[in-house]
Amino acid sequence: MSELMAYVREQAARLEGFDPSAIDIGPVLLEAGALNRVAPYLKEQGYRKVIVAADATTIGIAGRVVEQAISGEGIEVSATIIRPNELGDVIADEQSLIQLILDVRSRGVEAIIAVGSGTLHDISRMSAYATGIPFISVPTAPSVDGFNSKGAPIILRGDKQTIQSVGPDAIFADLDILTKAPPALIAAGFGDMLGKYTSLFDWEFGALTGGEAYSPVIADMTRKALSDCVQHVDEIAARTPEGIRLLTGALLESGFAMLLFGQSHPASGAEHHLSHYWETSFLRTGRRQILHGAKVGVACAEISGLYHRLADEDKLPVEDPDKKARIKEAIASIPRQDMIRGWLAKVGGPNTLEQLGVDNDLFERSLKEAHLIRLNRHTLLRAYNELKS
Ligand SMILES: NC(=O)C1=CN([C@@H]2O[C@H](COP(=O)(O)OP(=O)(O)OC[C@H]3O[C@@H](n4cnc5c(N)ncnc54)[C@H](OP(=O)(O)O)[C@@H]3O)[C@@H](O)[C@H]2O)C=CC1
Ligand SMILES: O=C(CO)COP(=O)(O)O
Repeated sequence: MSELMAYVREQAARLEGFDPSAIDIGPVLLEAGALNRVAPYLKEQGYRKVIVAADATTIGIAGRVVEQAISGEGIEVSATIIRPNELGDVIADEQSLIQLILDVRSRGVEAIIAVGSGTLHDISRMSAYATGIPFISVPTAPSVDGFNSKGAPIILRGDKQTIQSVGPDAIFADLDILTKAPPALIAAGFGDMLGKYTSLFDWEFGALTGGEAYSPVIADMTRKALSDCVQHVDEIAARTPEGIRLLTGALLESGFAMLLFGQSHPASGAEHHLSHYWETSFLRTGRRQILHGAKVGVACAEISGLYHRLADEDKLPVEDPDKKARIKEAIASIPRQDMIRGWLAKVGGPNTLEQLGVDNDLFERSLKEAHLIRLNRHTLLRAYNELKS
């Protein structure tokens, strides 16, 4: 068993009443050359017919190599290249889902091999769920923590919704490929991790003030993954093999934290709600997408600024003095926005709304309305807005 999985199983064992079958997962490889292990794994599992899901870029990066290796094992294999929308972006919406689901059904395949980054994984996990077959993860960039979660954030009728579906049966994260991913995607992965500062806070806030389910074990798991990234920001910024291994390991650990909890609370708070709001606004106004982690990183800096201001000016929308004291203490442990912007700049990602391309009008609207995207989450942003209204 890999070191990563040994750690995940150790954490799972600390959860009360946890069903170990929830992480009944095949090989989780994070190493150079992991790509070469995909085809032998499929052979060993007895698959006879599979489909590779990729986009026009990722098919060239790893898709064709995997396809040839699978065919070399005597397994029937074909590829589906998910088509971009009219703006040129591949997005996880109804059209992409139908494309893959129809190909899965018409070709009668037994598994989907997802070759790509976050979007390709969400299209694959949702299609696997809809057709009742497994999916296998082959990440091509360390850009998100969504390779191994269960939730599929997808665009349905223009809104971003997360549907609980399935996690992967196995993960083959090849460091030779991940290390060569474009710097913007690596910076986005780091931004997605920085977002855990505010998501972890919002989760605790939701538990204290909204009675949301909470797990200290899972919160600690996510905190450790975040701390691994921040402590090694220089290696990640330099994109050394060790830096990319640490970043990808942290993304996978955060993904496993979501998988163990069964929902995305540990990894997604107000910063994600702002990011989703900007994403769907860009879609509606016909603008090209910005990377998820790039948005999350900047949103995290903005939310940090807001939450610290509410604490500093004693404007926290909480009555109970004990709860208020704990919340103040938790806010004090969120790095100040300048610190977050400094880390983002170090890894070469955008660190201001302006650099991101989010104008002031959109930002102001998102601050007031983003909490409406996830009404089952009691974030501080939501409590603040509800107090004002
Ligand atoms: N399920 C979950 O829990 C989570 C899901 N997500 C979701 O993930 C999505 C974002 O994923 P993200 O990874 O940021 O972006 P995308 O998956 O949208 O990928 C952006 C583009 O990067 C390109 N690309 C990928 N790998 C490489 C590579 N090695 N070399 C060159 N180009 C490459 C691809 O090619 P091209 O040039 O064709 O564009 C791809 O389309 C969002 O929808 C977000 O909501 C995020 C976090 C968690
Ligand atoms: O992006 C995520 C974690 O990084 C998950 O987001 P949601 O909780 O909005 O589905």
